[in-house]
Amino acid sequence: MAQQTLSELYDLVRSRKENPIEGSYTDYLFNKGLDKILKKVGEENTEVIIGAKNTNDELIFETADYLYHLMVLLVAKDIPLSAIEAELGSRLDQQSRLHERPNIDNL
Ligand SMILES: N=c1c2ncn([C@@H]3O[C@H](COP(=O)(O)OP(=O)(O)OP(=O)(O)O)[C@@H](O)[C@H]3O)c2ncn1[C@@H]1O[C@H](COP(=O)(O)O)[C@@H](O)[C@H]1O
Repeated sequence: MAQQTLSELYDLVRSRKENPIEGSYTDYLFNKGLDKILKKVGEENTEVIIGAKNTNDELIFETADYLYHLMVLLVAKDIPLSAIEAELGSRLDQQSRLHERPNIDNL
């Protein structure tokens, strides 16, 4: 079965914005505009919560929908996925510093 990373999905969504394809749902969302994209992000977010209350399969399905719509939002706002990765990375750095033990040899 094919696998698609978030980065590959993001790139494909961005390519739809740059080279629209007739009949593409992503293209339809970009044409509808930011408010429509935000509405979908809100709806899909709620569906993740409902899915989590039901089955893991439903949670996986709804999470994929939600992440897809988040990628559309990031592309619509011209935010590269690397900006999110950098933000996550800075939190990782912060956490690592918090949990760093002082080296007693240097005391
Ligand atoms: N990952 C997705 C993806 N997840 C969900 N969806 C679409 O999101 C829609 C969500 O369904 P809903 O019932 O909530 O919405 P709807 O009633 O169809 O539409 P609205 O009127 O509410 O906008 C469905 O039409 C799904 O096909 C997606 N559409 C595209 N992708 C990926 O996006 C990339 C580009 O695909 P195209 O958009 O087909 O070019 C490819 O990698 C696709 O796999």
